[in-house]
Amino acid sequence: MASLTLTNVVKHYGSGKQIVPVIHGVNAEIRDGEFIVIVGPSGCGKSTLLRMVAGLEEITGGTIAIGERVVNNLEPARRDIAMVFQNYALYPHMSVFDNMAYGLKIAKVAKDEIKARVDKAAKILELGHLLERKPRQLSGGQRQRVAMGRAIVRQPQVFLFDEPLSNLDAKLRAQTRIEIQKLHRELGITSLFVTHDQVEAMTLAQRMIVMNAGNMEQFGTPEEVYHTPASTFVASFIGSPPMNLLNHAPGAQTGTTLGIRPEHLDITADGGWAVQVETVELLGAERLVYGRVGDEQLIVRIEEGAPAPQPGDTIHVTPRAHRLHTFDAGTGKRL
Ligand SMILES: Nc1ncnc2c1ncn2[C@@H]1O[C@H](COP(=O)(O)OP(=O)(O)OP(=O)(O)O)[C@@H](O)[C@H]1O
Repeated sequence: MASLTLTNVVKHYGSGKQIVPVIHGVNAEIRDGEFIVIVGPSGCGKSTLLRMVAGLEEITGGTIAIGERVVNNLEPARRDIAMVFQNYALYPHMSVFDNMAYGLKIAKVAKDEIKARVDKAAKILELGHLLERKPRQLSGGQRQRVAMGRAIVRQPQVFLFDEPLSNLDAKLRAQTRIEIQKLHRELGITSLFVTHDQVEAMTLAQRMIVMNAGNMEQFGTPEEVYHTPASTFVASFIGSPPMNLLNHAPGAQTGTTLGIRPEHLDITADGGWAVQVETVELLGAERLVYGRVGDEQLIVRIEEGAPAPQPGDTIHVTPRAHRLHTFDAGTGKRL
């Protein structure tokens, strides 16, 4: 196990006039044994960052260190990492056992040591009864567990996960999330997990890196990111539905953007902000009210049992004062 330190990491693709800058200088100190999620929209550079740690992409500038070792110029096989991919990348003609054992055979690990490690990983992942099967005889979730098993047996210093759950259906994703958490509790291996799904990020991360267009917008615990988003980008990316952002909120200072989450608005008999209701969505235990304050959109979450407004109604809402966020309207940064 080891820490992972990114110092001013920069990535440009291409060369000459065709240079495409994609990572603009990322700094992050990841502690030994931490589970870190990198989250951000498509194209923000999260896979590129992960692939640079893995050694699958060259690093244009800065340094990446695993423990005390700078690995910038080390080939992937010598970095002591194991990567789990979205598409499993299993060998179709090999059994589950052989898929898990393959990397160790190549590394010339002794046969009985291989068997011991594969059996242990299979036990942790509940794959013991499937070791003789071929990948095509497994469900998607089982295949992903084999891919994780193959990473575990290598006993790496760092685990890298590249959207490993995105091929699974919603129920299986939720289950596999819990398995990954359990695995991390048992093994305590430093992990970097890439996803574009903020729910996955919030539930899995000990700390999360929120990326936007090649920049690290925030690095913090899920609580910090939810309660004190560093920018309007983070505020609107984390949380579902996203935080309301108002540039002309009643009583707000000019030049500022006011943020309030839909769950932090209370419906009151009068006073507060007058909201023209446009649509009401029922989501099982709660309702989302979509409306307008002046010319700006506002979403209000109301709990089960509260009277539901109708489209065309005017309701009054009061933001909880300690839940209000203020951002610079120009830069989007938290004030
Ligand atoms: N080989 C390449 N040459 C030029 N540009 C590239 C290359 N690979 C990736 N890019 C660009 O780098 C940016 C970051 O890509 P990357 O795959 O890291 O994003 P991502 O956040 O992982 O997105 P996604 O969630 O869609 O996989 C994108 O704008 C992409 O178009």
